[in-house]
Amino acid sequence: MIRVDKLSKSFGRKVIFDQVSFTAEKGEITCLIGINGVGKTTLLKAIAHLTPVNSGKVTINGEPLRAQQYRDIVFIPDVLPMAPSFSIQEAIDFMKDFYPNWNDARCSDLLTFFKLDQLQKLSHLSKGNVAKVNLVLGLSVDAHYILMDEPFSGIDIFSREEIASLFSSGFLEDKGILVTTHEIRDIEHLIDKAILLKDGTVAKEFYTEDLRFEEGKSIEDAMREIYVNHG
Ligand SMILES: Nc1ncnc2c1ncn2[C@@H]1O[C@H](COP(=O)(O)OP(=O)(O)OP(=O)(O)O)[C@@H](O)[C@H]1O
Repeated sequence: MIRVDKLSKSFGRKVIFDQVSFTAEKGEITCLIGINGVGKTTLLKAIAHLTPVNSGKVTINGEPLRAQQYRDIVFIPDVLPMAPSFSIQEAIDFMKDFYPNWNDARCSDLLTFFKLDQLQKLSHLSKGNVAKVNLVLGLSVDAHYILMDEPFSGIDIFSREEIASLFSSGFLEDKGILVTTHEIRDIEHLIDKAILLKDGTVAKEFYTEDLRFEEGKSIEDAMREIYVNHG
């Protein structure tokens, strides 16, 4: 389990989030939701120790993240973290050098799943294929927890469907997924837990099944209550 415990972060005098706490379980898909600029990317980066925090802590299975545990957690950004002159294969080779737990067979299966050509240059990829390459790179690391930032951002419906199908495929089985998305409809039926962020805090946290059965509401209904009806 990833436990985020009273995490606070400011850029200069601007508070991005304040005393945010929640958990993300292994084998579940947890979705971080919030309007533009609420701090979703910053929070994912803070959990992955890619940006410092002001206070609070993150633990994995009860232990603070140590160097070894970086292998247990992978951050998949929504932009290409590599030189655009690289081919997909060169990007793969680059990543392999960093991760001792790189899984070649999984990488090759993912390339087939997304029908990607390893020889293509990153600079020639469409936005949808950039997202798919990022997912191939992240999911080829044998990590227990995957942090995905906006995997559907700015992508056409067909690529979104392909990426959404990944969520119900064996590739993510048993992993703990923490994902941010504005395209909630693409994966609403697959999300186990939703965390709605507002004004730097957790405004609502729920299991989607509980919300459906107990209140007869969808995630979108909850979002409307938090972000629209209450200003
Ligand atoms: N390096 C930085 N320095 C200063 N401010 C930053 C930095 N990175 C992000 N911010 C600010 O922090 C706030 C949160 O940004 P963040 O990208 O985490 O939000 P987000 O919820 O992911 O937004 P979006 O939905 O648009 O992707 C924004 O106001 C942003 O301008």
